Amino acid sequence: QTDIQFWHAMGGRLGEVVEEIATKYNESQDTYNLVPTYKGGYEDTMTAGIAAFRAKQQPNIIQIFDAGAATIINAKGATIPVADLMTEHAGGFDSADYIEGVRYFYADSDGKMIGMPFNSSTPLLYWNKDIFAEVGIDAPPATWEEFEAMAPKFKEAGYQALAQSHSPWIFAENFHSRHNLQMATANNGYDSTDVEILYNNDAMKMHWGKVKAWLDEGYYGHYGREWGANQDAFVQKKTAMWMGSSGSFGGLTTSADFQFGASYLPYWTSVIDEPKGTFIGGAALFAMAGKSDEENAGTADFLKFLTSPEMQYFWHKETGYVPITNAAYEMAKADGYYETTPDAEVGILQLTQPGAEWTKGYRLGFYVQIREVMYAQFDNILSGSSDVDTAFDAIEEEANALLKRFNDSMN
Ligand SMILES: O=P(O)(O)OC[C@H](O)CO
Repeated sequence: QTDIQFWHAMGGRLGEVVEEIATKYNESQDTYNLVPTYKGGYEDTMTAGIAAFRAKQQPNIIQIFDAGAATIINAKGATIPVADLMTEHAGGFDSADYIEGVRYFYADSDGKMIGMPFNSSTPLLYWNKDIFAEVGIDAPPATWEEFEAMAPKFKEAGYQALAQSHSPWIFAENFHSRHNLQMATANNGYDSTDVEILYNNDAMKMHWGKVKAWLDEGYYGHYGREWGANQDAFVQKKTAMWMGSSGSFGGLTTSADFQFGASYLPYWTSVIDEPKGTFIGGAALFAMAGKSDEENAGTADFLKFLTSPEMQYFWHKETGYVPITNAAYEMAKADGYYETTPDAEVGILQLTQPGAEWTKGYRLGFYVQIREVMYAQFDNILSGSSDVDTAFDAIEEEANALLKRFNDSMN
């Protein structure tokens, strides 16, 4: 058997499901042996992959998250585009098989898919139906204006209204997509690495001024930047709503001892009348270069297995990540999954809401570091050590310096 090394960033319940998929694959054939290895979070996995590539110790497959897409797609010679790999070793590849949102995010400027979408997500608003019933509200807010009107009721009943994980992803990138706002020059970075950030705009600053006001009023819970700490506040019923990934849906069904629902990302009617879809989140799998034909054939064989409708439907049901192929989505519908579990469809419905000029995604180098800049400045806003204008001036300056450095490294 030929070993195929697969480095991933799926911890907890997600990691268990990856192991189950590996077992199913290994039992389905006896030519290849898939070896999944958890390398820590998304940032750790990406760092480990870069170091391994430099040392010529790279795995066959590596999972890279949305924020790292520009880095790996621009890293010449680091990967084999999956479109080429599958054409050579797996009998062909048709990007039209994939849902529209994922086709563009991990493709090069000519539309060729470089990464294989795997765990595709979108931010959702989760709501505790028991707390909503207790305070006499029957539906989650569709807009931030509605949120502001209902927030005092939760406070009166002793709850925070909202906590939220991953501010850059939800309250910066997807804020722009949902409101159809441009987030960077050069077509959100798709047309060139010579690009500047456009986060320093009135809508974004208005929103962050509101978040700070909600915090001060006791409507918004801020449990630091840790994903889990904010999700835990929801599970522990401190907060009536939590914004996180559709990929948390499966985990919540086991950890929450209350009825919860999933809903669309709220939007400001003061910014847009008809909200747009969100960017695809999560990560893709990249086939690393420098491997033998035999191993590449194994990588292609596993990716074919993984993207089969059956495996995608299994992954979707177990985790909440959206089905990435049209066939898997159709299979879920035909199976009646969304009739028994309608909230499980909210993620893919949000992703397939009408697109517009600025909803396709972004391609920005050193974006992982730009997110770090945002985390720091958002903390400054929430702690009161910076006002919103000062924080966004700093984000603009530091992000543009990083983007310039990335562009210089390309030329
Ligand atoms: O938690 P995930 O996997 O849905 O990913 C969320 C973001 O896209 C990560 O950058």
